[in-house]
Amino acid sequence: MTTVAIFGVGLIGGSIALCLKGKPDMKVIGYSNRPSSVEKYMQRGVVDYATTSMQEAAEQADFIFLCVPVGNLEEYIKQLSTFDLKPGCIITDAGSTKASVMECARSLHFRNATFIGGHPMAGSERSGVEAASSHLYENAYYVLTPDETTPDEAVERLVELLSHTKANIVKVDAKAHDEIAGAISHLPHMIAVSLVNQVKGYNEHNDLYESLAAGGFRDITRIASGDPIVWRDILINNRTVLLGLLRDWSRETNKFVSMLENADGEAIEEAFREAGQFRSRMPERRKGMIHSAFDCYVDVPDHPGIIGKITSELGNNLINLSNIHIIESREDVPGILRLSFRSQEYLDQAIVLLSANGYDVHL
Ligand SMILES: NC(=O)C1=CN([C@@H]2O[C@H](COP(=O)(O)OP(=O)(O)OC[C@H]3O[C@@H](n4cnc5c(N)ncnc54)[C@H](O)[C@@H]3O)[C@@H](O)[C@H]2O)C=CC1
Ligand SMILES: O=C(O)C(=O)Cc1ccc(O)cc1
Repeated sequence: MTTVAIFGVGLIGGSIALCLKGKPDMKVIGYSNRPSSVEKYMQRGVVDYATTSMQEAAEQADFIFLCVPVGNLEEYIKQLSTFDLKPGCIITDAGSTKASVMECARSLHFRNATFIGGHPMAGSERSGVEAASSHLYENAYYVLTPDETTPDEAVERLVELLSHTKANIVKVDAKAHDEIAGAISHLPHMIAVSLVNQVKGYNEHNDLYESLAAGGFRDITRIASGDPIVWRDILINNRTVLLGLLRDWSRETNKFVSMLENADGEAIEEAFREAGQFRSRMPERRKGMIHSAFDCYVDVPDHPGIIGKITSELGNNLINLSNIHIIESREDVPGILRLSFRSQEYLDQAIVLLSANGYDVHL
């Protein structure tokens, strides 16, 4: 029997639990400091057992996943170092930053256990166990940050357990991880939040901003809806890297300032050409850190029952919708439905099905 304890069964911990629960000889235990959360984990069937006793969960575990906000990781690692853990126990985390947690674990002496930093590089702007999914990590990258002192055998055992997530495991140096994650995830989150708040300011004087901002603006700022506590902790933890990135960002935006001041059309063209070329090298279907929205738009006449018909057609073909939104529906004006799916596969299948049934589907 392999026992896995998950501390913090939210979006990330809950998704790991769902990948493992029900596998042969596997027991998944959830820990929360809140009794109401423990009840919820059990009710939703995400874990086999849940408890508010950290020690009880930790001391029977072969693997411990710390899936709490980054700001709480160190206190948990320190607590774990005082317990009588099972010999060979592997402790890992799911935090979005890796250097400080690796440093903390290195400074402690676990008698029987090994710490290996981890970061499943997939997620969403949603949070809580309600948003957990057993498919979250499929084909995504899952970073591990062992260092020169980490026994290979421990890394191999963790990799074997993580095969249940169907993620691609990659080993990266913790400091390099924080620089890369800073540029491709943390900086974009700050940019999305700033952009939304800039427009929010204009909207206070004219609410047409909000009305006209739907569609593309909403898509590119989706990540601005991330959990405030989770993101507070990530940004503060990685602040040294992020301050450098913000300075570079400011240099990038200043290039636009001078291009506009000088009405330098050639430079604008070149900036778009250069960005387009680099962007086209990024594989489209791979699951990246910031996931694409698996959305399509369907023009629908304003017939009663049309939405039910579309959702039943999808359901009958086992295509799972994750969200549905009516963008416009007025008499004599075709409505637009935005359909969201959890994966590119579901989206592709929906496009084929709905197009074959005569709907006008666009991306
Ligand atoms: N949100 C995302 O897309 C991703 C997040 N991460 C990382 O995963 C970790 C968890 O994030 P999410 O699952 O998104 O957050 P979440 O808010 O969905 O889940 C966090 C869980 O931890 C519990 N929790 C909070 N403080 C706690 C404490 N002091 N003691 C015990 N439990 C506590 C919460 O009740 C909740 O169940 C964070 O470290 C985050 O940086 C990693 C990859 C993606
Ligand atoms: O919503 C998205 O696409 C994300 O960016 C999710 C995400 C958030 C935090 C991470 O450390 C990794 C991925």
